[in-house]
Amino acid sequence: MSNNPSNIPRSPRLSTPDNLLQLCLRDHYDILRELGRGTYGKVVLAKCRETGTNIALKILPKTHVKLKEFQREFNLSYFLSPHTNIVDTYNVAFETRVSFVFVQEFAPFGDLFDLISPQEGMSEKDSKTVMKQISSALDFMHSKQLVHRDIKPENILVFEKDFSKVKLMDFGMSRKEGTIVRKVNGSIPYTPPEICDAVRNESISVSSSGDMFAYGVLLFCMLTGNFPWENADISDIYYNEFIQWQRRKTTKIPSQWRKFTPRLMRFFRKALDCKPERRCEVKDISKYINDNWLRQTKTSNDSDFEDDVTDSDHMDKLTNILQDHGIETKVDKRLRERRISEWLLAS
Ligand SMILES: Nc1ncnc2c1ncn2[C@@H]1O[C@H](COP(=O)(O)OP(=O)(O)OP(=O)(O)O)[C@@H](O)[C@H]1O
Repeated sequence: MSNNPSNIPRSPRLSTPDNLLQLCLRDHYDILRELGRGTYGKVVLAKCRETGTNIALKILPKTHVKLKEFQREFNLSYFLSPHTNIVDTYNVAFETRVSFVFVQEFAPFGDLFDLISPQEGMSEKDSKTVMKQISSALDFMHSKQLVHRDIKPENILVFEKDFSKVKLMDFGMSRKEGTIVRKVNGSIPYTPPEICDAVRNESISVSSSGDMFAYGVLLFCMLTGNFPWENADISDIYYNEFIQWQRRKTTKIPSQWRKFTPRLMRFFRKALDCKPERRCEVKDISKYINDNWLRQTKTSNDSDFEDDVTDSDHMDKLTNILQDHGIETKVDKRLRERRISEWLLAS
């Protein structure tokens, strides 16, 4: 870390994380607007006075982020930048009196979360376009023994309106495969069950299978505009329902998964396995990319909602028939209302 005692104006481009200059933000950048806020820091759109380009500044307050943590996030982001589907981080980092700052390319269409219509989701075509690119970015990370650990739509930036260019970002939680970390945060729908199960401060070994689970949940969110569950915990009725099907305890597919084809359900069964070691790999999505993912029309044939064994539960059959005729059951109505409030709370 170094100050600039001689008062000679210095370019932020001379400052790197190993040689951190103390600069005044407004001497070098025109701050245009705030792009987003995270748990600790914020990201702003700024114009660099020296080059005239619009860039994104990630600003992390020293009160919450240690120099070592800042350097780790910056170094990882910079190291991963060469991949087409990972946000470009420039070799520019500096400190102000109160914050650490680094510079990234600006994404004109913001993050993916804002582009997923609540309760509707995105089209199958757009979802496939996004999933292919994120799979490539994650496969690149995993091949370098790195685990992202925070896969969610808020961490995917959109550079083209038709989603032909999206990039993964936010490597603040990323760690080497096998690193032992302690559980500190609560769970969100993307958190894998093995981490939901851990108690606060419990030691956890970082694994790419955690990214696989979050990637599966991400796909569900993109295609439906809903979360599949609140927590991947057996006490969550939606997760419990799914896991009963996933473990083949029942052949009946839970209602919120019925818009997907058997082929896509095969992928979900592997991606969202409760045992991390049994999950498939992110790159396996390529085996499913040319299949239909969404059922074309509603069917009145109950067996279409089952795997391969006939379920003789008459109540379930009745529920399916009602759904086929567009009649919402009480359970479904409650489920839908709950999903809506969850989605609103999250946005
Ligand atoms: N390069 C960028 N271009 C456009 N918008 C951006 C860019 N970087 C970040 N954002 C916006 O700012 C938000 C917060 O960014 P980011 O996730 O990096 O912050 P964070 O403090 O690490 O958040 P978290 O608490 O999720 O770790 C993003 O969700 C996105 O909407």
